[in-house]
Amino acid sequence: MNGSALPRLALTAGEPAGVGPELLVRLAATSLAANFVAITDRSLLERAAARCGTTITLIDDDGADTATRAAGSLRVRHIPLAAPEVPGTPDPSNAQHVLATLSEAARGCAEGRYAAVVTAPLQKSSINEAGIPFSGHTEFFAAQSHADVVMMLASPELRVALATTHLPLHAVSAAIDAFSLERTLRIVHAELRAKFGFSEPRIAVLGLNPHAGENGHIGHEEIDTIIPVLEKLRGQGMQLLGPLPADTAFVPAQRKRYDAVLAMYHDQALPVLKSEAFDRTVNLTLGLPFIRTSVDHGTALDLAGSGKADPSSLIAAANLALDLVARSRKVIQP
Ligand SMILES: NC(=O)C1=CN([C@@H]2O[C@H](COP(=O)(O)OP(=O)(O)OC[C@H]3O[C@@H](n4cnc5c(N)ncnc54)[C@H](O)[C@@H]3O)[C@@H](O)[C@H]2O)C=CC1
Ligand SMILES: NCC(=O)COP(=O)(O)O
Repeated sequence: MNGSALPRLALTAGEPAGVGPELLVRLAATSLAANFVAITDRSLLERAAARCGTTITLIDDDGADTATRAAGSLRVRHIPLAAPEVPGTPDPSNAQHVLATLSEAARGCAEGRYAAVVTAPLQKSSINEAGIPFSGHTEFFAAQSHADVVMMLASPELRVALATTHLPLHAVSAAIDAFSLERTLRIVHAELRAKFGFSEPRIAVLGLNPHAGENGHIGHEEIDTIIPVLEKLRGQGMQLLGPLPADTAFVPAQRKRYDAVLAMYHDQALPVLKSEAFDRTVNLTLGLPFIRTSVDHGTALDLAGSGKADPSSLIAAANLALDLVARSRKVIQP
C-alpha cells in the first residue's frame, strides 16, 4: 500500500434481519477517510439503503487501493444470503452466511487485504438455533487466530475490560483462576500501552463479590485468587488498584485513579458504560493479531427495517479503528 492510500477497512453487516445493514449504509454516507469494504450480500445493502431513504454507490471490490472515497460509496465483497432477510425476524438459515463474512474478514486481515475489521451486531441466538456453537465475535476471532484475547468496551471517558465474556453467571467464579486472570491483566496492560498510549497504565480490578468479599465474609474469590495475582503483578511493576467493590468503583473520586477497569463479568460493568455513553462506546478485542472494533449495542430487532437506528456507535468504532491503524503504522515506520 502506498502512503496516500486510504486504509481498507472491512465491515461486516452482522445479522441480516437486524440493524447492521442499515448502519453500514449510514457509515458509508459519512465522509470518513477510509476505503470501506462491506463483506456481505450486495442486494441486502441495496434494500437497506432503500429503507434508510439513502442512495448508495456499490462497487465490487477488486482489492485495489484508492486515495479517495466519495461519501455514499461502498465497496462490496459479495457473500450471498441463504434466504432474503425479514427485518426483525432472524432466520437461522442465514447463520452460515454470517459466519462466512466473519471468516473472510479475519482471513483478509491476516493476509493484509484489510487494515482492520469493524463489525455490526449479530444475533448470537440465531446462530445457535442453526445448531452451531457460537458465543460472540470475540470468541470466534480468538479461535480463528489462535490468540488469547480480552473484550474491552471503551468510551472517550471510560475503558472497561472483562475477565470473562459470554458465560452463564453460575460459571463465572470457576472461570476466574489465577492463570487466566494474570494472562488477562498482561494483555490489558500491554494493549493499553500499544493501542491507547499509556506508558504506565493504571488498572482498577473489581472484586467478584459484593463489597469485594468484605474480607472473606461475602465470598472468597478475592482472597483466594484476585489479591494474590494483583500482588504478584504489582511486584513486577504493574500499577494495579483493588480489588475494588464494583458498586463504588465508578464514582467520580475513584475514576480519577485509573485508566481502565477490569471487571470480572459482562454485566458487572457494561451497564455503567451503556447508560452513560451508549452512542459513543466502542467494543474492541484486545490481543488479536489484527484490529477489530465494533458497536456497543445489539441487533435492535425492534428498529430493524425502520431506517431509524442510530449509527453513532458504528461511526465511533470506525473512527477508533482508523486511529489504531494510524498508530500501528507509526510504530512500524523506521
Ligand atoms: N456485537 C454484537 O454482535 C452484539 C450482539 N448482541 C445481540 O443483540 C441481540 C439483542 O440484544 P439486546 O440486549 O436486545 O440489545 P440491543 O442493543 O439490540 O437493544 C437494546 C435497546 O437499545 C436500542 N438500540 C440498540 N441499538 C440501537 C441503535 N443503533 N440506535 C437506536 N437504538 C438502539 C434497541 O432498540 C433496544 O431498545 C442479542 O440477542 C445479542 O445476540 C448484543 C450485543 C452486542
Ligand atoms: N456486550 C458485548 C457483546 O456481547 C459483543 O460481543 P462480541 O460479539 O463482540 O463478542
